[in-house]
Amino acid sequence: MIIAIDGPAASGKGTLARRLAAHFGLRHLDTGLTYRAVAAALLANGLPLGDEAVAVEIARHLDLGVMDRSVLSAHEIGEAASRIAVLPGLREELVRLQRAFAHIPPGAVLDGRDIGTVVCPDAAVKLFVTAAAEARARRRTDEMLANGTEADFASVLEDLRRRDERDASRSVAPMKPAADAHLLDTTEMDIEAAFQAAVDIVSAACDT
Ligand SMILES: Nc1ncnc2c1ncn2[C@@H]1O[C@H](COP(=O)(O)OP(=O)(O)O)[C@@H](O)[C@H]1O
Ligand SMILES: Nc1ccn([C@@H]2O[C@H](COP(=O)(O)OP(=O)(O)O)[C@@H](O)[C@H]2O)c(=O)n1
Repeated sequence: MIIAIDGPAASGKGTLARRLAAHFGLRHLDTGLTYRAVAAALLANGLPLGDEAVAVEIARHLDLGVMDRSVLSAHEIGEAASRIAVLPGLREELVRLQRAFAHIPPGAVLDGRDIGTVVCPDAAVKLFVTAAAEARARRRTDEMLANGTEADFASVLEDLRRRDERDASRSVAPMKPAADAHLLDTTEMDIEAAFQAAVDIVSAACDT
């Protein structure tokens, strides 16, 4: 079984994807990390973010098993990831890796921006997780402060809005709900409530 979870930055899709994977005995892939890993390699080597051939070459050697969110969570890496995510050739290469991961039995939960629309349009269940921009910025700010990173709510909010706008308006695989996605707005839900709502959606979809 494949569960596709998409949504804007800091909506809680990764938290839900991890918990759903544990609950249903599936593997989990945070596809945002694949874009972040390529962006981090470009930044670390002082390479231009617009060089598609280099980005594709880095993607070809990507090892999904060694991507570490604690290393890749840096704010500037997220920003750079969203800039390189407009490159069609890079997306093609990463989508190939993501699909291969998804189709290994017994299946997987993938979270990102284009899972339900492009990577796994055949997923058994699709969720599009949203929350008000202010709620998402609050969550991301609290997360950064808890990790010992400096964070200012107003600039986190501005950055999230800019990144969402870029992700939603790019011509290749823009962030958008699949036509058959279930929308889950978690603005007024804590993590537990959002998880229960997601389990209910998945269970209902699998019963039909
Ligand atoms: N429903 C929720 N209520 C409050 N905080 C949440 C909720 N869902 C996730 N979080 C917290 O918000 C932050 C971002 O969540 P995350 O799952 O990483 O989002 P995404 O994968 O969409 O970027 C994390 O610190 C997480 O613990
Ligand atoms: N399936 C995906 C996943 C991420 N991305 C890009 O990668 C960036 C970082 O994704 P992420 O999921 O790690 O970001 P957060 O929501 O965790 O902040 C996004 O802003 C997108 O530009 C994408 O284009 N497609």
